[in-house]
Amino acid sequence: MASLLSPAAAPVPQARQPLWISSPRAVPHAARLRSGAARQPVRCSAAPGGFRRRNRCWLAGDREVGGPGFRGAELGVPDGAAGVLVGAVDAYLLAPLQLGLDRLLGRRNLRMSDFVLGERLGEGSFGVVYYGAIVPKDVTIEERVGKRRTRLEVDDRFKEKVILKKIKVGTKGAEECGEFEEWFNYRVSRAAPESCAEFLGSFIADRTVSEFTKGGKWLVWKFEGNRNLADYIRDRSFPLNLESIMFGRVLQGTDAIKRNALIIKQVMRQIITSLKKIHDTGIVHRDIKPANLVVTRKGQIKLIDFGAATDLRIGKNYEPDRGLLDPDYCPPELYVLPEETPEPPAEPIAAILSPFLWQLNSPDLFDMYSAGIILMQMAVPSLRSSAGLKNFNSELKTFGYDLSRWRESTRSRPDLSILDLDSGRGWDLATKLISERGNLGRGRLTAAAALRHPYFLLGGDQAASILSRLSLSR
Ligand SMILES: Nc1ncnc2c1ncn2[C@@H]1O[C@H](COP(=O)(O)OP(=O)(O)OP(=O)(O)O)[C@@H](O)[C@H]1O
Repeated sequence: MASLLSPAAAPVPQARQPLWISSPRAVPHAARLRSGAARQPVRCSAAPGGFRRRNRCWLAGDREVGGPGFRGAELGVPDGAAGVLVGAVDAYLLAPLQLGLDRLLGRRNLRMSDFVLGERLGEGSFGVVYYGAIVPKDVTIEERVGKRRTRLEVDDRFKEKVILKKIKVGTKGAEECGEFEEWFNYRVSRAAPESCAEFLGSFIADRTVSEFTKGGKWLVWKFEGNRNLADYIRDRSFPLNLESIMFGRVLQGTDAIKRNALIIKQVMRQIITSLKKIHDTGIVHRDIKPANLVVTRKGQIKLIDFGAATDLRIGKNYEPDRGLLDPDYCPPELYVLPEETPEPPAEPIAAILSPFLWQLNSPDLFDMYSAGIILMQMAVPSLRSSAGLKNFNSELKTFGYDLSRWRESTRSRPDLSILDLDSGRGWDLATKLISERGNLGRGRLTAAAALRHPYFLLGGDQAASILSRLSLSR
């Protein structure tokens, strides 16, 4: 146990499956990503073995990150630790209970013939995502599977819209990734149902027809909204294109920059609130980015794509050398836990020890860095394009992930006026999310501490949101 809790003293692990920690073989990939060589989301595969250099990245940058209006002691305080223990109750008690109940109510008995496919929305490394619908009971079987309906949106027989993800057949690692994604979706549907897209379950295709391959696995979610945050950010009218769904007409009359700032604050509040909920139960998403945040018709922001997530209570999916890392949003340390942490013991023991590991390493700060990048991207117009963001990231790396140094020295003349409002509270928050890990791997705000930051304390966005709901209910 001593070696488990003391990363420095821990032996370098051999690559075995599953790993609770990253394998030393992953370091060349870490170096490659840090050097900016990887420009696309990368699934790191193992490099030739024997590479034993310690990745000290998580210990680097022991700077004082405190700033005006904020208590330094709150930086990196591991609020999630108690919740991680509660998470163990979920895994060993609630999960089997849910399984039993779902089976009793027939909720997990999805079949291929329950759905009709619409257009293809995207393709990741391991899955292809389609728009689809639940086939009502009164629709004849011939009209169901095999018929691809590209105009589902306008066909009013299909009211219950869904998202279907086909797990690729024959792609190495795809099946395993699909299993993890399913596991995490059940898990978050218990831990933080309102923060994530509603998961309906999975089915195995029972024949080969159209997009279906016999034996292939499909995951199904409720369709939560037409656009994700990346779609909104790409639009020239951002953030005003979110104003009506978030606040109705309430903000009209307020000056333009304040309107923009309130919308961005509301988006950030929702993202960080959802992160707090999943972190409280031991889950780190590891792929927080605008494309993985769906905006619902009611202006709620829901997390999707738990394919790269990890649950530190039991080491679930903790194989960082194969982790999906988007270089535009992932933090400099790249991996959730330092590489010296040994592999997990048996599940129940890991669950008991995980609060200590959480205390030591604050792995949740991985997601908080990504949240900081999203804040910068939303608030600074020149960072909304993919080229602008890449340039920002490469400058940031040059300045040692120190946002203040970036501000002093960047040649890009960014417009930081939204962040500078209210005595620079937004800017102060950004500097406390985007940084290297400090002493003992801390040095960034946890989700709970971020929500207590003065940026969120002036709750103009909340007041506007309440007013908007009141005026709608009249
Ligand atoms: N529940 C949902 N409601 C509405 N839209 C969704 C939902 N789930 C996914 N989408 C849309 O589909 C897109 C792709 O989804 P997702 O990110 O899960 O798959 P992917 O990244 O292509 O696959 P992979 O898991 O292999 O990375 C999202 O960016 C989003 O726009």
